[in-house]
Amino acid sequence: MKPAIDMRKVERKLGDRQMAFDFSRPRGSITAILGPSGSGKSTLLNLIAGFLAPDRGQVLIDGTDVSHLPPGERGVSMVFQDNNLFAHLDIATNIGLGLDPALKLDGTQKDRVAASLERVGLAGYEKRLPGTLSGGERQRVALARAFARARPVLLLDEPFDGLGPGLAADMISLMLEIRADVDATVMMVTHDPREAESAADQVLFIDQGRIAADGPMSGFFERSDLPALSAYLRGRPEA
Ligand SMILES: Nc1ncnc2c1ncn2[C@@H]1O[C@H](COP(=O)(O)OP(=O)(O)OP(=O)(O)O)[C@@H](O)[C@H]1O
Repeated sequence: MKPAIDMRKVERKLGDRQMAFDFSRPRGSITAILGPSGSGKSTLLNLIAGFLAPDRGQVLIDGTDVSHLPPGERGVSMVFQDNNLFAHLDIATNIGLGLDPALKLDGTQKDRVAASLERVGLAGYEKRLPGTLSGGERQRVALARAFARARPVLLLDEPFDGLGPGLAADMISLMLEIRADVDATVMMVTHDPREAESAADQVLFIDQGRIAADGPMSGFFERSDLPALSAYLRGRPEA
């Protein structure tokens, strides 16, 4: 079977940081992306989503080279750290735009908007503006939008940050449910080892713009052969 995500010798320079990614992921897998601040985790997601173009190499999704396609045509949903809701549009419209940019929603799509809000515990919030919600509630709206779109690839950039442990665990369960519904392939950036272990089956550890480790989640934090991982877990840059 073709990999769901296939990054073939992708290179991209940002500022003076040269980044290089080469890996693939099977459909239905959940990968935690770990690594120090500034190592290139968000850049990796942006390259898959199409918000950044590679200088070299190819990005394949389900076997199709999408390197030159805009984000909306890649079959990818991304939830950002700052959840990027439109401040002047109500919650239902923000989610509806994810389903149809022209907002001509049919009955089924409207039901999906309402159902996704219910799933994240925000039933009845349809007419509220983002500014009237707490940070955690806005984050849940962003998740609801990604869930409602049900795209085959779901990219999450620290999506559960600031939700508190209970709610973050609820949102992880929800993410696992959604993934099972559509057999989605998930890649999530997180700084929380427990979150990574509870959600992911695989890991990519990024260090200085490169993949320092690519393997199963299970046992990853016990590895002693990766100096960059030890430094990361101690919370200090590598000497
Ligand atoms: N537009 C840009 N111009 C120049 N440099 C950039 C740009 N965007 C990112 N960088 C640099 O590229 C590197 C990787 O950034 P990236 O946001 O991918 O890191 P990250 O691992 O997601 O970090 P964090 O955990 O802090 O969010 C950083 O050194 C950053 O300063």
